[in-house]
Amino acid sequence: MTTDLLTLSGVHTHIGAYHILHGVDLRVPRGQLTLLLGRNGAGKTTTLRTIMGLWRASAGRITLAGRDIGALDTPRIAGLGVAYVPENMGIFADLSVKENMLLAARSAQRLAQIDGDRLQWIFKLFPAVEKFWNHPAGKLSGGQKQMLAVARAIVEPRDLLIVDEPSKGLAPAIINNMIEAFGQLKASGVTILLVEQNFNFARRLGDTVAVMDNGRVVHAGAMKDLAEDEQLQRSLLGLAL
Ligand SMILES: Nc1ncnc2c1ncn2[C@@H]1O[C@H](COP(=O)(O)OP(=O)(O)OP(=O)(O)O)[C@@H](O)[C@H]1O
Repeated sequence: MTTDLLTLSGVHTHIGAYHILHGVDLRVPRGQLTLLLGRNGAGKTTTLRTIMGLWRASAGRITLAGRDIGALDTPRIAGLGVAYVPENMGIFADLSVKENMLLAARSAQRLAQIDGDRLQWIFKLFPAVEKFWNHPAGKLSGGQKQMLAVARAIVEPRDLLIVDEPSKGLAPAIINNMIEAFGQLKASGVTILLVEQNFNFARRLGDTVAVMDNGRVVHAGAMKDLAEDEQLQRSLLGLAL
């Protein structure tokens, strides 16, 4: 039986005067890769930000490994082993790739303090990180920046990796690298939650899928079932396909 690492039940989020999430129910099974899909403006990014405590849920419950995290602030949530890569990736363009990695390792002030085996593993997953180690991160291509952003998120061991639109703006060859890397990350035991617009990317990666519309999850199940049902895809994702 799979257990859920992360759950949201009846989560509402208001941003100022706007009521954005209208009772989100979401389950992220441990050890699986879960995709959060949906049209533009459906509430996917708001859901991720609410999980991370960047927006406060106005109602509902969020649990991580059975513990209620709804009242915790973002550093506490990160401290429980959750890494979040936002859509803008949070990279420091003027700093080198190496400095970006060092800053991401909370305890490391010097390279020697980053776990060497882990770094070699990250270099294998994302060769561009090693290749451009001493280059300014701002000079990397879009795909290389995305790889660096994920590499930063896993510089220390994590239980849950949350990434907002990892395929955005990437060329097909880079998307294949990304799929390979996420597959290996999952195999290493990390639970992954991705927001995606690109259904072809999503279907190749996802074990589980949740589709949002209008601030709610309107469909949840196995990715395989959605991938095989074109009519359901059309009705849930419409023109996003
Ligand atoms: N800071 C904000 N202030 C007001 N409204 C916001 C804010 N952020 C998001 N919204 C609104 O909340 C709704 C959900 O936005 P959200 O970014 O969560 O959607 P999304 O599913 O991630 O869409 P996209 O794929 O376009 O990023 C949208 O209608 C958006 O305009």
